[in-house]
Amino acid sequence: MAATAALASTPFQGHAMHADPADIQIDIRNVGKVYGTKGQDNAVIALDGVTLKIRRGEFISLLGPSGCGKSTLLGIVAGFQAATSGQILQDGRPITKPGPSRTVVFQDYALFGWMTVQQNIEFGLKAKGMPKAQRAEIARALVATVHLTGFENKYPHEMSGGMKQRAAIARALAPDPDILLMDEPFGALDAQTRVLLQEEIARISSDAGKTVIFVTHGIDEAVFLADRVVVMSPRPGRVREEVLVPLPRPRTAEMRSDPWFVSTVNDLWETLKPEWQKGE
Ligand SMILES: Nc1ncnc2c1ncn2[C@@H]1O[C@H](COP(=O)(O)OP(=O)(O)OP(=O)(O)O)[C@@H](O)[C@H]1O
Repeated sequence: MAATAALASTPFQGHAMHADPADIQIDIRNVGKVYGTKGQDNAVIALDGVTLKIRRGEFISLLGPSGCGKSTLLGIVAGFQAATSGQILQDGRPITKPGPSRTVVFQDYALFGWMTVQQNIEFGLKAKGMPKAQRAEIARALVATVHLTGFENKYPHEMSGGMKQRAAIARALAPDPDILLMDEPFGALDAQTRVLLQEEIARISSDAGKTVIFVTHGIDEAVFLADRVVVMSPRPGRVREEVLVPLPRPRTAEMRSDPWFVSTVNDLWETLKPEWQKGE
């Protein structure tokens, strides 16, 4: 039987529902989002009844066709925008605004161009009033984690896309968030850099024990990284299917040729191809 067919039959909340409720870090409850005025011609129903429970330390890949509401959902988890209906709880409390326990990595790096790598990483810590020596120590450790040692004093325009994204990841990790939200972070990178950074984010997030929501169009990227791939339907976005990924950690390059990996990626592609074609 096709791998995803077998796994897709797992109820999408089943994985987390069997977890101790105290283990649920992000509880997305029947979330809907309408842009514009409901009922008006210009209204866009971006999300409709999204329900998802995410465990502490879980790596979720959010996969779906363009426009299905992935970034919208991530933005609501971040606290950048409000849901039109439903709610999202973090450790039992409603998310109403951005906070340092949830940081975001964007596709376009969003680094401050006038600051060096070190200054970018220290920015949030400085804003919190952390003493200079302490924030320099944290930045030094994070620069090493993302393999940018020696580039601390470079400005974003002096670095490649991959290096900028490493710096952006270090900056997002600096406040020691519980949750890392990544919105197609490797979308602008060449294929080789992308593969390298996939391996690194898998290592970094699991070493640091972060809960991650990773938005992507890339099926192989989604499967390679995740504990669970959440597949969304075309707009209005809903959770359509989930795939539990049984590959052990650390994730290594050889796993990409594992028969389960190959057949799961193929099955997901077969499932999603008609929607991708429509969205072209
Ligand atoms: N501020 C906004 N005002 C009106 N419509 C919006 C706004 N932001 C997003 N939308 C619409 O909501 C829908 C969902 O958008 P969203 O960016 O969340 O999807 P996505 O799955 O992340 O897309 P992509 O993969 O292309 O980035 C789309 O139809 C989009 O055009």
